[in-house]
Parts: sequence; C-alpha cells; structure tokens
Amino acid sequence: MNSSQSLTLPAPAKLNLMLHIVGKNERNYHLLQTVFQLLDYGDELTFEVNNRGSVTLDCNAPQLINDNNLVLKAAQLLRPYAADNAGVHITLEKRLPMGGGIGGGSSDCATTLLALNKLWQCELSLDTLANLGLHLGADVPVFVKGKTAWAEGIGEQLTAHKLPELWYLVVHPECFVSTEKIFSNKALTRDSEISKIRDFLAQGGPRRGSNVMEPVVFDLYPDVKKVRDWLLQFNPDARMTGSGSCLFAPFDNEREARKIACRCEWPNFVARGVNTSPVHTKLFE
Ligand SMILES: C[C@@](CO)(OP(=O)(O)O)[C@H](O)COP(=O)(O)OP(=O)(O)OC[C@H]1O[C@@H](n2ccc(N)nc2=O)[C@H](O)[C@@H]1O
Ligand SMILES: Nc1ncnc2c1ncn2[C@@H]1O[C@H](COP(=O)(O)OP(=O)(O)O)[C@@H](O)[C@H]1O
Repeated sequence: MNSSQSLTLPAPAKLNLMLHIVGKNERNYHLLQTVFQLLDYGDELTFEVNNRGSVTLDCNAPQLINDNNLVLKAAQLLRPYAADNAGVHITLEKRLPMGGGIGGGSSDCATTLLALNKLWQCELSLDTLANLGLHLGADVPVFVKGKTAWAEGIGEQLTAHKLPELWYLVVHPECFVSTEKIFSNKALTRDSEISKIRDFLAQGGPRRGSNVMEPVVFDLYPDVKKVRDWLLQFNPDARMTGSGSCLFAPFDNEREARKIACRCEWPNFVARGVNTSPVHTKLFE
C-alpha cells in the first residue's frame, strides 16, 4: 500500500423503474422483482490512505459523521482483508437526498468497497464485494456490480440489461420515508404475478412501470402524492422510486427534463440514465 495514495470517486443514484413484491424469504425479507436504473448523478467520495490503521470520516452533512454511516461500516468490513496498518480518511460530499429511494447510502457504501478493495489491495472479486455489501443493505450489490439491471431475490440476483439511456427529472418532496415502515405495512401488495424483464420491455420499458409501494406511501405521506400529481401534469409516466419519497419522470432529452425542472418548487435534479456506473467507468475503463 502506498500511503500517499488518494482517489476521488462518484457514488451514483439509482431509480427503480418498476418494483413488484412476489413473496418473502426465510428471514422475512421481501422478495422483489425490480429494474435498477443507474444515473450519472450522485455523491462524491475522496479516499486518502494512511498506514496508521485509522479509519475516519468527514462529511458536508455533519449528522452523517457517526459509526452507523455505511461508508465507515464498509471500511470496517474490508479491514480483515487488508494489511494490519491499512487506514483511510474518507471525505463524503453528500448531494443525494436521504431516505429518498434513490440509494444514496447504499451507493456510498458500494463506492467505499470498490475504492478500498483497490487502495488496500484486498483483491476481492466483484461477486465477493457484492456479497459482503449485501450484509449492509439490499441495494448495495447493484452499485458494486455497476450495471443497470433486472433484479430478483431481495435485489441481489442481478442480470445486467442495457436500456435506452433516457433523461430523468428526479424530485424530492422533502419528506423522509422509512423503508422498513413501508415494507411492514399490512396494505402492501406482496403477491404480484411473477414476471420477466421481457414483460417490462413489452409494456414500454423505462417509460412505464408500476411500483406496488406507491399506494401505501401515497396514503401515509400525502406530500409525496402531491408531487406525483404535479409531475403527472407534464409527464404521464411520472412515478415513485423504491420506497420513496422521490418521484421521477423520464424524458427523451435533457432540454425537456430541464424545462420542467425550472418550474418545480421542490428540490430536484436532472440526470441521465446510464447502463454502466460512473464508478466502474472511472475505475475499470
Ligand atoms: C425498497 C428498495 C428498492 O430498491 O430501495 P429503497 O427505497 O430503500 O432505496 C430496497 O429493496 C431497500 O433496500 P435497502 O434500503 O438497502 O434496505 P435495507 O436497509 O436492507 O432494509 C431496511 C428494512 O426494510 C425491510 N426490507 C428490506 C428489503 C427487502 N427486500 N425486504 C424487506 O423487508 C427490512 O425490514 C429491513 O430491515
Ligand atoms: N452514507 C450515507 N448516506 C446516506 N444515508 C446514510 C449513509 N449511511 C447511513 N445512512 C442512513 O441510511 C438512511 C437512508 O439511506 P438512503 O440510502 O439515503 O435512503 P434510501 O434507502 O431510501 O435510498 C439515512 O437515514 C441514514 O441514517
């Protein structure tokens, strides 16, 4: 390990273009069918390695500087595979809204696994990193594997799939939705018919897709529904990602997306859907 090494990497957001629940596993986790669309927008992390064995975090969102941060948990998970004196100082530039269903925490975690695997020369495969990451969150593996994908299981059985790289307006209703609260709601549909990626593609691909969490979230959080209804005026394909609270609408080009963004009174961003994660592009291409 070269103790003067430093690396800056993105941590992209994801959208769930559709999300169905088809059952539960033995640990009572829900079995999903979903399409993960990676975006070219997200947080940014800088890793400065040291040989003092210390792992520290700095962040522009001070409430995130604590031992529960998935970035620190990821670093601790890799420590056994690194030299005894391997350490790192991580700077997290948080841009993605939290609890928004766009996977910011999971993506930060995955970027940390990928970065430290390289900097600490752990030499773990992507499959091993994805399996390790799964212990920290169901959404971590897709960010480690770095491909837009059809996912099953709890989101870890991934089949990479190239989709048209549309532009997305993503709007945050400034309301935090607890993923656990939505998954444990009695009204949630848990018996969706099992489908295939070809069904998603036949029904309109990235433009269309249903999310079974929407009715539950809209009922509990009227502010989320309000944003969805606002977006529907401009785009009939507007919908929610993951367990919310973010809503998104697909567009053919950036200009159309930005035109609506200008009129939006809630925090928002415009990003392009990408088939390969910007982390992978920077690390491996
Ligand atoms: C719903 C999805 C869709 O991509 O995304 P988000 O909306 O959170 O971004 C994910 O499945 C969320 O994954 P993630 O956010 O990593 O969830 P975790 O931290 O692993 O789990 C939070 C809690 O949700 C419940 N949970 C999670 C995943 C799953 N397949 N079944 C569950 O029942 C569990 O009670 C768990 O304790
Ligand atoms: N690096 C991180 N960035 C964001 N949230 C984090 C991070 N580490 C841990 N968390 C915790 O995870 C929770 C939600 O994570 P996030 O990934 O933003 O939401 P979602 O799973 O809805 O996309 C936050 O409330 C926060 O307490």
